[in-house]
Amino acid sequence: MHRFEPCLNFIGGRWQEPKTGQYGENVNPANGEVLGTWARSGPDDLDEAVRAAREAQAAWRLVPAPERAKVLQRVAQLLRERKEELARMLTMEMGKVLEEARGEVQEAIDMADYMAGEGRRLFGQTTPSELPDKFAMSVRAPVGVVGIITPWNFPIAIASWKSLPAIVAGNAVVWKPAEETPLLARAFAEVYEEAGLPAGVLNVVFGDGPVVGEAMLTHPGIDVISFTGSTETGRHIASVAGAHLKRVSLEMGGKNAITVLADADLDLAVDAIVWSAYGTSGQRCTAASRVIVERAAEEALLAKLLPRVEALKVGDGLDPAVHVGPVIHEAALEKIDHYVQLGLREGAHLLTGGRRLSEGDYARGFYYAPTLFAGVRPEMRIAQEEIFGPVLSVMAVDSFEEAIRVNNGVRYGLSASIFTRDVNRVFRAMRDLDTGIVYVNAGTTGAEIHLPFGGTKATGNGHRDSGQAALDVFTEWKTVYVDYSGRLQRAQIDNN
Ligand SMILES: NC(=O)c1ccc[n+]([C@@H]2O[C@H](COP(=O)([O-])OP(=O)(O)OC[C@H]3O[C@@H](n4cnc5c(N)ncnc54)[C@H](O)[C@@H]3O)[C@@H](O)[C@H]2O)c1
Ligand SMILES: O=C[C@H](O)CS(=O)(=O)O
Repeated sequence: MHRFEPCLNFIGGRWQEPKTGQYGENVNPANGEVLGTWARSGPDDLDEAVRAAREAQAAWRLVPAPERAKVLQRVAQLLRERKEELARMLTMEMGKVLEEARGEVQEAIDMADYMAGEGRRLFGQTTPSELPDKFAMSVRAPVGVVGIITPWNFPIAIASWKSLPAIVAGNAVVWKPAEETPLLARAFAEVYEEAGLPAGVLNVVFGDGPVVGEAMLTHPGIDVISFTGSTETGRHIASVAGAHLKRVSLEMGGKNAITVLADADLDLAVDAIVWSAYGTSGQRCTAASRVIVERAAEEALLAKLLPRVEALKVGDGLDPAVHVGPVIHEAALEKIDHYVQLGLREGAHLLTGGRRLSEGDYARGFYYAPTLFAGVRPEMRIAQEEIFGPVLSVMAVDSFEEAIRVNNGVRYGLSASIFTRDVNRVFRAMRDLDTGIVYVNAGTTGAEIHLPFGGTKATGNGHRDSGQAALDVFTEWKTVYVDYSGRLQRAQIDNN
């Protein structure tokens, strides 16, 4: 059994006990063991972190961006050196299998490399002026103090997507990580510290969402809220922080589908479906929880898919033979089982799974059997609502047009995928799938960090993480006119 030191707050460059004196427990979902504790902070801890951030930002914004980028280069290097240690820790506290945990740490490394490059770009625009002897340009300016609120399913990748662009752009950060994954948050803060980030530029305040997170939404010292999590929490954040005129960037839930047309390479499609639906135990925002198949291919697809699902080995993600780890906690298990029972009542055909795993080694962890439903209709709740577990619903349709309608007929719009060999339908799908991300002949997961990441409808509010688009969340456009004519010139006077 591995026991870690308590996760303390990181404020103004110092590791501090919470002023509340209270701590929460960090539980390994694979076996129920307590890995350690985390500071259960209150609003006073947040106040101190925001003060430290404001003070630090006043100096940090004046550091040339290429110099700021050097810190990010060191962050990338330190993450590289600690990759295996961080990946193992991630598997222990979050549950995903080690191979995926390594992939997640690599995402943070890639993001650090990419955003370090931004230190030498942060491109603005220059454009001709209407008037002679006048120069016109726009530059990116930091916004100030950024409040970051993150979920447990990608505890370092998503934090890297938000903190790295914010910091390279000259902001300071106050970060409230998810209650379930404090170890990765502490480790990431340690990396920033060791990389030489000045005290106060990154502050971490552990705590409950409804306490510390909630206090961030109205705190006058925080200018931007960048949030990833459920649509329910995101909607609340938008209404509260929006009323305080904060910029609010939201990345929320999904109900992603893989469409398989009758001409598709079915083996390739099945590989993608298995990985997208059951990888990370279905707990990715981009996980495929629906398959939309042209009726002519339904029987052949299910014949290939079912044995692959039945062959998935469930267990502790540290075991290299395991494909599917535990889900995050008891409440998640209950939610998954609730939806499975609902699916049965709605008349879906359960082909495999559909139950908690609790015998033998499973008894102490939170395990659910990979579950496959066929005969699902688009209006059923299992085909409409985010379950966030290893549950996949297969629906048959009669045409490409119907497939697009079914794909788009949910309230979310994060990721969609289509398998076909017909180039015309590929381009129509690229145009008509109403999601922020579209894959062709690939599963619904596998985002690359140099492209925008986010979704439409109830998945987002128009902002994007990742890529250059992320800089729009963390910068203000400042437009500058320099008149070097030596006389008063006036634009917008009609001289014609
Ligand atoms: N679109 C994306 O990029 C993306 C990526 C990963 C996860 N997600 C979504 O995240 C969800 C799973 O994560 P979760 O269960 O941690 O989500 P969640 O909404 O329960 O929690 C996310 C974060 O919000 C905090 N929070 C909770 N209540 C709050 C409040 N009142 N004020 C401020 N902060 C509060 C939590 O403490 C946590 O840090 C799923 O819906 C998934 O689809 C989306
Ligand atoms: O960090 C989040 C995930 O990597 C996104 S994806 O599931 O790989 O697309």
